Amino acid sequence: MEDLFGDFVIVGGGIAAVSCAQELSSLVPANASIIVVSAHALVKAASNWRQVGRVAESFDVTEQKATSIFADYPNITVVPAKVASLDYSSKCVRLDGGGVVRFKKLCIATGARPKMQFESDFVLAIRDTETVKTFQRRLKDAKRIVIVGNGGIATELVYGLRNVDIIWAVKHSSISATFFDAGAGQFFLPELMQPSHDNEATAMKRLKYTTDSPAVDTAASPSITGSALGPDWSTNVEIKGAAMGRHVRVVYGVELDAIVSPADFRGSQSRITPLPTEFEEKQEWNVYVKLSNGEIYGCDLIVSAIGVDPNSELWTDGNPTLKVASDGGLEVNEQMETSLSGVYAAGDVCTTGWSPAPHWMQMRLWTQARQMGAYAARCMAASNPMQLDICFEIFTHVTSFFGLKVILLGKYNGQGLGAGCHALLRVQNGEEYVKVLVEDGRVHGAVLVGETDLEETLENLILNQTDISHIEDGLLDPSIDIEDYFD
Ligand SMILES: Cc1cc2nc3c(=O)[nH]c(=O)nc-3n(C[C@H](O)[C@H](O)[C@H](O)COP(=O)(O)OP(=O)(O)OC[C@H]3O[C@@H](n4cnc5c(N)ncnc54)[C@H](O)[C@@H]3O)c2cc1C
Ligand SMILES: NC(=O)C1=CN([C@@H]2O[C@H](COP(=O)(O)OP(=O)(O)OC[C@H]3O[C@@H](n4cnc5c(N)ncnc54)[C@H](OP(=O)(O)O)[C@@H]3O)[C@@H](O)[C@H]2O)C=CC1
Repeated sequence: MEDLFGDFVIVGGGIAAVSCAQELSSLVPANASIIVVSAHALVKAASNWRQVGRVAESFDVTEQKATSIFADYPNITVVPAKVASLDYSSKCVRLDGGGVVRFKKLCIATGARPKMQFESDFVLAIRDTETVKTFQRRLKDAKRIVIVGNGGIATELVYGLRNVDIIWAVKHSSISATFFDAGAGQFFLPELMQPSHDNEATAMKRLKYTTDSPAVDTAASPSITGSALGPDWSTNVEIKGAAMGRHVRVVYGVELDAIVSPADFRGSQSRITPLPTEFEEKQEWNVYVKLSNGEIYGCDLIVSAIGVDPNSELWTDGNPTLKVASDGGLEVNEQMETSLSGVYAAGDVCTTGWSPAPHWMQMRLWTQARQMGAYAARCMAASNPMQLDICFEIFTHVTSFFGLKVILLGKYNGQGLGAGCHALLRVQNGEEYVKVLVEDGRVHGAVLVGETDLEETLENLILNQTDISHIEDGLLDPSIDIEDYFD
């Protein structure tokens, strides 16, 4: 392949790379060349973008061929290839299998991959369409699975799985701790214990998949996944096992201690932990897990959902001055620029290095990937430093869990708030859970589950740090229209 040159080169095919390329295309002169190098022929783009508050947003996601997503962007060229290395002194990226793409400015958006604590044929992780297909195939014959992790993926899986018994091993004393406190965890528990869920009824049908094959054989390059899944993936695909129904046991306060083969288990003096009789039993399971509290369970499959590691090594190899944060992400400044001048990063691969606004924190989420990609584009196109975008003023996350709309705002879990912080609560079993965190007469965070219609007002109260002491008692009273107070 002949050498290519782009004024702007973006590496990745996820939401961060695509939003960066689209935004750049609208900002730079028509004769400026933009090259997107993506290991996967399918890329992800946001569509049907909706403003939920001043900053909060929601959107659908489409996964399509890169060539069709960029069809209306004449200055964007797609190079379907895996980047093998960065040669910063020559200002180029080298491609796997030969070829060089030179750049004036580079944006790295290579995402992240599942963190793996144990490698075994029976341990699966979920990241992209390919890993979901593998999971579906392996799940078909499974009667019991163990899920490790207490964040987004584990929560979606435990809710969405059908016809399989589930042992859910969580590190914390309540479920879904990445997103919810113990009270909200309790609110969701009855949903979790349902024998099955009508996924058809709850599905929002927002994620649209196509079925083209990858540009690069991802099975042969296991370190490269496709773009990460996003909203509602678990309600749009059938995740069904081979058991008669589903039963869930949550084991609190544990991590995975060891994975034991059937032969080793047989040879040991260990005993499996008894389960209620409604759980299906087997003479011998594919694999056994030992939890940190000593409990042992047999299962057919283990899903590890313990977070992600940024795909940054490829970039740091040979570039010792490229700064990496303690979580493995490429550290970026307020201009989304890494420690290498002219090299930017966005999305899951990066870690923000600036002092965050009091109500914002980085989480590796779809919205932040989109916002960072678009903002990185503006920084790359600008001739002077940009003022930090308002999206970094307040953390917002619009999603759904357990079939209910969920909106998280600011320090929604009390992150970093002091002892003087207290919560206002409004709970309607099965329908609505509202928690507002107040300190010094100001709102600092909120968890809104269900159709609460409170998101815009609460987002404004957090952004403006309005004094609510005089109306605090009535703030969540459904008979009072709080918007009237602040108009
Ligand atoms: C199962 C699951 C469900 C999720 N659900 C939600 C949700 O409901 N809401 C939410 O906000 N977030 C969700 N997330 C998180 C969200 O999907 C990610 O934060 C977001 O997609 C990150 O986007 P990204 O563009 O930074 O990275 P990615 O989507 O990981 O994209 C990285 C891209 O880089 C490419 N790439 C990697 N290495 C190379 C290379 N060497 N050369 C060329 N290309 C390369 C990959 O093929 C990929 O296309 C979910 C994640 C998962 C795994
Ligand atoms: N609807 C949504 O918003 C969704 C978002 N996602 C995103 O996708 C990405 C991947 O999801 P996921 O893997 O669930 O990651 P998350 O970061 O959401 O959750 C990881 C969970 O695993 C726990 N954990 C970490 N290490 C261990 C360990 N060794 N043993 C047991 N538990 C451990 C974490 O606890 P602790 O934090 O205390 O270490 C945390 O509860 C994340 O960025 C997530 O935000 C995924 C699905 C849905």
